Amino acid sequence: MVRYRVRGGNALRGTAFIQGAKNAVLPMIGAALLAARGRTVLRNVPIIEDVRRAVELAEAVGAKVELHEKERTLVIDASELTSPVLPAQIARRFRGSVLFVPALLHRLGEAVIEGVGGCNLGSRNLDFHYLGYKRLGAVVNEGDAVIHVKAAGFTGATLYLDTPSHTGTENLIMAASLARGTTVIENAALEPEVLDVIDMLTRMGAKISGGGTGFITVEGVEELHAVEHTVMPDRLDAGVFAMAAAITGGEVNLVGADLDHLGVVRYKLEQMGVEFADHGAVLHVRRDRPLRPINVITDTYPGFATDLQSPIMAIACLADGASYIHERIFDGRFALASELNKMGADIEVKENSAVVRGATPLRGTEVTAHDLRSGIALVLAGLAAEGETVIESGYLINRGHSYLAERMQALGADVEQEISAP
Ligand SMILES: CC(=O)N[C@H]1[C@@H](OP(=O)(O)OP(=O)(O)OC[C@H]2O[C@@H](n3ccc(=O)[nH]c3=O)[C@H](O)[C@@H]2O)O[C@H](CO)[C@@H](O)[C@@H]1O
Ligand SMILES: C=C(OP(=O)(O)O)C(=O)O
Repeated sequence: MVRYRVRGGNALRGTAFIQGAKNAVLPMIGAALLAARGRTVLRNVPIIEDVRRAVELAEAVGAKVELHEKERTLVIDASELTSPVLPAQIARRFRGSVLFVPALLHRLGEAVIEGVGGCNLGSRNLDFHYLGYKRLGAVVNEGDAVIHVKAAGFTGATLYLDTPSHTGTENLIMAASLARGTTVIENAALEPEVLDVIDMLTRMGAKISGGGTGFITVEGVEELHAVEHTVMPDRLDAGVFAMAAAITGGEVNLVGADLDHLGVVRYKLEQMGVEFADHGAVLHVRRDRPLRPINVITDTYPGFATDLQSPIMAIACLADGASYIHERIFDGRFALASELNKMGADIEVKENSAVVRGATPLRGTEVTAHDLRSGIALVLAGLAAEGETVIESGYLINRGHSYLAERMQALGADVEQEISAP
């Protein structure tokens, strides 16, 4: 059992190092399994629980994987994949397990999906993935518990996504990369992580054009080869550390953060009173004035990232006036509200909208992380609360943030991670 203990009141100051992106490294591990020869080297790998699960899953299908934690480097040898089964006990613990399917289909001709996990945010459908595989020539059998996909080689086709799914786009690009002929994917995702994955696949020998336009063309090739690739910085980790400065009225330097990757999040924080100064690869963030309330509508990139909706809700509690938050990506992403209300917030949720009436002082208490981002939002709330906030389960936070307590402590925060027997 992992829990975080946060004692509030310190304004954060100093330098934080932004980790590599969770949502880029997971598809890259899936992509590494497409290479039948050689070893893939991934650098700037975040040391998070999702990466540990991805390593276990890659080993379960037969890859040889070394995770060098100190060097933040993964070495993956996928020359012999032996099993098409994504076992439930690993696959159900993280969303990224779905990104192993294209490699299993190309390398073994089938994938047996015993489960797919990820944050519990309401409906998290995979129909665009399965429809895409079918249009490329696969047969999909959706049983009650297990999904079998079989493909004796893919043939290029025109595919579209009803909405620009992040992992859906990555999976269909990977499936199309080794298909016979040309595939066109319409309404593809624009997220920077998708572009980083395209960059890696391109260096592996894939022929992909149109990344970042929403309209991607993939010319299938015969084989992909192992490469070395450095994972891009995690814009969500950067957003969280910027918000930690914002909620405590602090001033931090974020090494490796890319202001452009924050999209609309940057402008919303500026409206709240946060200042950003871009010094090349170091982003300076400070807040030295009262917080103003905000209206947020989540959207796909470059809109306001849904994964930063929970953290900004925590800040909104301290803004003077009513903030309005509308969640458009997931239909169940407001579990945080009742936890913040336990800390003294005044948040009302109606369907996919929330009104946060501030400013309400926050008090530390025992609260529950219902998912990764509500967990980190509670850490932020704890940094600004009076007294001690205890957050369980810390595992969910560790799914996406590496060395959180250490990095927060380096900024002067009183944050500890406790591990105890369950
Ligand atoms: C590992 C990873 O990269 N996770 C990210 C990814 O999740 P993920 O790729 O799962 O998110 P999607 O973009 O696919 O899902 C967004 C919405 O589209 C719907 N949908 C999606 C696919 C599909 O086949 N059918 C369907 O209806 C989902 O139910 C959801 O409501 O993007 C999310 C949205 O930015 C982020 O919150 C997650 O951090
Ligand atoms: C929703 C998230 O992750 P996942 O898709 O891995 O569940 C997240 O990172 O906030």
